[in-house]
Amino acid sequence: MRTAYRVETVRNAERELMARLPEGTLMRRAAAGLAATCAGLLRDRRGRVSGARVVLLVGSGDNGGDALYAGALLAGRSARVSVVRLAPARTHAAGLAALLDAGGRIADATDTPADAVVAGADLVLDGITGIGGHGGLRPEAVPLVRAARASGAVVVAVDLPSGVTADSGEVAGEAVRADVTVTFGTYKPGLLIDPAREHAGVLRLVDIGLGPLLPPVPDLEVLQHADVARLLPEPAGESDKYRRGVIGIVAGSARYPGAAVLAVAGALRGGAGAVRYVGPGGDAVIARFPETLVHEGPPSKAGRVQAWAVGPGLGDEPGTAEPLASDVLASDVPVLVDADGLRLLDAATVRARSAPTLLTPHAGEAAALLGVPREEVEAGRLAAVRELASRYGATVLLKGSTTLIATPDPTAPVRVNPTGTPWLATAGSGDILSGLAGSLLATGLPTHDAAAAAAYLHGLAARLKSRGAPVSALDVADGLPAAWRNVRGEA
Ligand SMILES: NC(=O)C1=CN([C@@H]2O[C@H](COP(=O)(O)OP(=O)(O)OC[C@H]3O[C@@H](n4cnc5c(N)ncnc54)[C@H](OP(=O)(O)O)[C@@H]3O)[C@@H](O)[C@H]2O)[C@@H](O)CC1
Ligand SMILES: Nc1ncnc2c1ncn2[C@@H]1O[C@H](COP(=O)(O)OP(=O)(O)O)[C@@H](O)[C@H]1O
Ligand SMILES: [K+]
Repeated sequence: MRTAYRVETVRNAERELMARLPEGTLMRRAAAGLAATCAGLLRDRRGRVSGARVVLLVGSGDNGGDALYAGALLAGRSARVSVVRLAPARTHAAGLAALLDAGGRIADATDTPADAVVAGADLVLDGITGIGGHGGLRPEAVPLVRAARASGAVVVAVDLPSGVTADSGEVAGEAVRADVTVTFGTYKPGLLIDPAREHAGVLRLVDIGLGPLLPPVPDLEVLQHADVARLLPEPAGESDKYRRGVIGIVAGSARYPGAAVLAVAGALRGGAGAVRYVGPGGDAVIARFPETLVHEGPPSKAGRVQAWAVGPGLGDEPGTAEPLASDVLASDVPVLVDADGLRLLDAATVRARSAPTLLTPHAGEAAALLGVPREEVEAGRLAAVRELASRYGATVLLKGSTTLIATPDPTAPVRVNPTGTPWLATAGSGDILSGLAGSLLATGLPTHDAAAAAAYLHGLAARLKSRGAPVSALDVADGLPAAWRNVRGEA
């Protein structure tokens, strides 16, 4: 499992660790890891470090100090290192002295155009701000950062791409776009959540000894194969279809019969022993998946299920989606609500339920539930998913470029799905996810585990099927068994 901690926690742990170590130890550790990564990148690019041209962009804090010490180590290996100081009077003094001692030189951009400063660089190191930064890049840094990007040099961010918000992944204004980010001690939320994540490029974590001083519960967690493998249900010898769990799907309409087929397609690959379908799409469902148990409704009369998934393709005709969602929400089993089921969803009804609820909005649906513009959700995904979970007393899976999962417990970590791919942005792929997550719920997984495992398998299935080419929603469903095997380490 990968974990991320917010700045205040990182600073507390750093303070405690620093008090136990000789002064400067942490920065030396950070700089050594940073220099090693840069040396590797330079060797990849030109075969050797010696003679490589490295430009350091250095701000007024310790982030600049890291860059300067790493620059000194590279200069010690005969790289040609120059430093551009963004606040000359406030530059890390000991770091600058170390760089100059090792043969580096000052190349401030005051009289030189930004593109001339970075011209010919093999690598630009962004040490403008790290965890102490606030707001986007300041105006004096913007031309340098743009020129670095345009120069063709490898851009390496120190700890975080400067200009992104470490705690949330928000980007207020301009920010560095790095090829690689070398971060210290632990990941920070901003490195894992869009839009900031997009700015970070490939992530490298340098161990500076912080681990034992970080609290056991992180702010974010990112499941890996082994974590998901532990969650996946497996039928036991004495299992029958009912013991494996029955999922009820309420989806589709005369206008969108395909949504019923897609949600059932996901549900059939999610581990439940049987899929019941309730709604007007029964004929289409049976034509494609004859193994489905089909009912005309209402859901409460369709027979026992261990979980419901309601919403995909129910349509927006007044009086259609809402009564179906209400009927399902009145049940005493876990319920997943998606798409049209989310419209007019009443927080008090969800909060009053005796069984858990999982909401799976995309940014537009989340925005409607929160009463804010969609852009606000996309810019601040972490705040949005936490707020929804708290308001509805439900687990919320917020879909999109970064899929996040929050529970109503504000002290519990938010989960970030690492397997997504933009190829998933295809009509109907969310319906597959609903069926899949509902099916995992029916097998008895807690809501946040069902949500996390479903998002993980869904993204992985899309990747395995896509391999760089477009995929359809049904392709994603077809890829689920392979994703499942892949997670469990089977061929
Ligand atoms: N602590 C440790 O043990 C270790 C810390 N380590 C390293 O230290 C970093 C944290 O260093 P830090 O606390 O000095 O803050 P830092 O990120 O350099 O930025 C703050 C400075 O920038 C300025 N500034 C703010 N916003 C700005 C903006 N938008 N645009 C431009 N300038 C802006 C702000 O000044 P202001 O002008 O706001 O007064 C202030 O001077 C951390 O990320 C890691 O790299 C590692 O060595 C491991 C051990
Ligand atoms: N840019 C993206 N990167 C990764 N995944 C994405 C992106 N855009 C959408 N997705 C994923 O694709 C799926 C789309 O679901 P949804 O928005 O409900 O679409 P639909 O209603 O057409 O089924 C979700 O799993 C979402 O996380
Ligand atoms: K930085």
